[in-house]
Amino acid sequence: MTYAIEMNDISKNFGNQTALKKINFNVKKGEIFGFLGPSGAGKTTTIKILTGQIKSSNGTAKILDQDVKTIDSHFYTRIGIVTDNSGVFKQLSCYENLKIFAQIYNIPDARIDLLMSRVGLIAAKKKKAGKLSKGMLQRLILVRALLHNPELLFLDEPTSGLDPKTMKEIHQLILEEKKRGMTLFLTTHNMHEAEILCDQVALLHGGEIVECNSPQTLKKKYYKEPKIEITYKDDTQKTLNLTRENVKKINKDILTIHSNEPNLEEIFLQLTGKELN
Ligand SMILES: Nc1ncnc2c1ncn2[C@@H]1O[C@H](COP(=O)(O)OP(=O)(O)OP(=O)(O)O)[C@@H](O)[C@H]1O
Repeated sequence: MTYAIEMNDISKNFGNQTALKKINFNVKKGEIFGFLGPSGAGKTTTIKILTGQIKSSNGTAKILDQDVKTIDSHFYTRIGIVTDNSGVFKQLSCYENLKIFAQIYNIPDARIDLLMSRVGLIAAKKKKAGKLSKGMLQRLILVRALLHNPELLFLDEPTSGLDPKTMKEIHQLILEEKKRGMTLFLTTHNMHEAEILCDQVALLHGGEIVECNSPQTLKKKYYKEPKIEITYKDDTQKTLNLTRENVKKINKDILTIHSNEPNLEEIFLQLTGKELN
């Protein structure tokens, strides 16, 4: 098996509304694939189709070589899903929440402790899930999805609304799981997140993929003549093309110079005319 995910011409209509139009992409085993788009672009619908929660209107899709239309309960032992906090028992402690899932999968208690320690949740072991902060709740949901060590993990906006420190820690965890061989599919509208985590990204707009490639390739493809921003000591600023002539003009009054490379955010804007947020 080369690919963990194969999407061929997948479309999805909700009544008259088309949520996805002929989506095609493959995700190699062991890579982190980012699905990027603004609200309503079709990210969650894609995850739902790929995890067998809803059926596509047209096209075929496979995860781990299995047609998504034939996914059964046994197959869920091979994948993990991190979506919203539904399914968390608010009156139960973090540990009790995890224990329920551990029992379903026959997972030893030691693994619960190990994962809780890894995500910095061990001190909150006895705390009721309903009393957790958003970041702590997200860690709990992540641990739950990782308990059975899935081959393929789906993360729907895993860091949305989290503070920068928690976000960084979750990024670290995602990269560690990739190192252990897991394939990860994540949706986000945070382009910076996609740039630092993903091997491949698909840019989704209005249910269509407008680009699909590695962040580096996209940056090269949409590379424009480099510009330099110059700030003078008197606080005035200038943006110039980075040419020999312009560099010659630069004199010792300059305080800082840095080049402007396009980021995924700008590429998305260039392609769709829309901002991500
Ligand atoms: N069950 C449903 N019934 C009708 N329309 C739906 C349903 N689920 C999704 N849609 C529509 O399909 C489109 C894509 O929705 P989806 O939730 O996949 O977007 P998204 O990219 O995940 O957005 P967000 O970032 O806000 O979660 C939206 O226009 C949405 O209103």
